[in-house]
Amino acid sequence: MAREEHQLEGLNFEQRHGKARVRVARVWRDTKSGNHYMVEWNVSISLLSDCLNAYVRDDNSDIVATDTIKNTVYVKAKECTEQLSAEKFAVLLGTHFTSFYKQVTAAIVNIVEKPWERVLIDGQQHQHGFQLGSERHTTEAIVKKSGGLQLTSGVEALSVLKTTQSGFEGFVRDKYTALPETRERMLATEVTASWKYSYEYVSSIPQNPLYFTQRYLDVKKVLVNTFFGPPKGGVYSASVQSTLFQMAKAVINSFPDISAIRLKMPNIHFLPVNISSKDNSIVKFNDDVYLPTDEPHGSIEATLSRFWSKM
Ligand SMILES: O=c1[nH]c(=O)c2[nH]c(=O)[nH]c2[nH]1
Repeated sequence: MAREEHQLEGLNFEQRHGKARVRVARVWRDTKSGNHYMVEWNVSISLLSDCLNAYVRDDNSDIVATDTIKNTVYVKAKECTEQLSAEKFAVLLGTHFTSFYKQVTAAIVNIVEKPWERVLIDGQQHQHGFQLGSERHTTEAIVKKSGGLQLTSGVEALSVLKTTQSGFEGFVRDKYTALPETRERMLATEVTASWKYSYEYVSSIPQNPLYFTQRYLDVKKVLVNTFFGPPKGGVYSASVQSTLFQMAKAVINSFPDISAIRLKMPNIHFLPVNISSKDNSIVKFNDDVYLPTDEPHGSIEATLSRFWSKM
């Protein structure tokens, strides 16, 4: 992790500043085809810079104002005359701040992309109409003055559910255990994933401006396909843990430039409904009627990395 650490009167001091949640939308118009392309980004930037005097001497002469940081997002968006991925834009911003300001040693840029998707009207792609999807594309670029790079991408709020082919058996049973073993239950989760790319320098990332957009779509596809299995019959899940591991492994095996992946997969419970009065059963559960819940939920997370990589 990039750090700016100082010894102050025998104490350690670390600081950073920036602007969080800068919202920008960028539209690109292809005048030939009439098609419009757009993205909406929520950008957060932290600068690591030597501006200790602002903290201890009321001297702001080294501070890049957070208002300036915000303005820069719009200037750079304007300058991007061709479509590009959130990752490329994050790297571009990080490179700007670390090369334009001598006191800035590293920039941490986070972007969350809003899932605007081109609308289909009677199966035909609309030229300039978009509707909001569900899961969000995220990225973080940490750019050092040297051109060193740590690039991660991810997905948030990817909600998936299957109505069968899931069970949970053989777990610890003791005097606190009430959960029955089962080979038939619902499996629902909201996947949060982040994966690290192996590119270590700004200069070594692929040139194609939409490379990481395509990677995002491909990683999502591998995660979803592994979760569900084939359309006919699916695939059995012995636990959220087992499915999580298979999803992580499938991503690592499919993409040579991904060196690590972290997955968070809460187990969102659908409880069997059984209702009875004192005398008789009113609703008897037969793998049909469930009580959907969102809390409490099981919390299951893990990171899978190649030997030489850390998340
Ligand atoms: O897939 C599961 N993993 C668990 O760790 C767990 N714990 C639990 O109560 N149900 C489940 N299901």
